[in-house]
Amino acid sequence: MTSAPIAVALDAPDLETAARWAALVTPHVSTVKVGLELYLRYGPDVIASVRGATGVQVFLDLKLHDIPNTVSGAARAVARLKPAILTVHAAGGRTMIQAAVDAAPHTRIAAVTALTSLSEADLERIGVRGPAGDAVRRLAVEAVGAGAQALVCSPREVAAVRAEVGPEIMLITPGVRPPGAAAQDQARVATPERAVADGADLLVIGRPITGAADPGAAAAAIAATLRRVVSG
Ligand SMILES: O=c1ccn([C@@H]2O[C@H](COP(=O)(O)O)[C@@H](O)[C@H]2O)c(=O)[nH]1
Repeated sequence: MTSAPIAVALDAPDLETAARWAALVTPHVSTVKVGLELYLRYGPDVIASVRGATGVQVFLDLKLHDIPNTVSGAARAVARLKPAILTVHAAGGRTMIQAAVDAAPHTRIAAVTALTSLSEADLERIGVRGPAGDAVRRLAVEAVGAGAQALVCSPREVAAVRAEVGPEIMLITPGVRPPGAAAQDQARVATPERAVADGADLLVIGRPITGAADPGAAAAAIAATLRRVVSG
């Protein structure tokens, strides 16, 4: 059985919890994601801990956003950990994204377009006028032009982004919630079924899995749903 295209967000307060979640979900999913909470607390050692013996892909979600020289150095520093994916903010601009791509040639650089926690009203308040989808598409085109091999967007925009950037770019969607699950701090959300049907390649799912009584069973259930969508 092939594992489902899900990156489980290991947003845990301690390494033991993150490693336990990783062990429970890796039979069912392709990827585990390390974000700021774990990386800032434990540093590079966290990668080996969550990778375990299984060789599951590790997605390092640091959302780098700084001047190109600084991002280049940061990307080079983490490239030695061999993450499959590393995030940068698309809003950092072309030169910054290109710097990350050049500094980590064996890692897929994914550009985060507009955070899925931002509603249209939030985006308007920070000066992003018009429908969220328009801004996301603009940022996506810029990022791909700079060499990003993957994009992070909400599942609500994934069909439009796919139409804009074509089939080769990996589209990654956080803001995924199973039917009936609470959105929590996410604003632009959709179900796993919709995300995949609209063209997402990798679904980032955290709390709906890690907050479940049995994270392994929760991951298996969502993986089974995705298999049904894919097999029609
Ligand atoms: O736009 C973005 C970019 C990254 N994230 C990250 O994804 C997970 C989502 O976790 P949930 O518990 O499923 O909400 C989290 O690690 C974020 O840092 C995102 O949500 N939106």
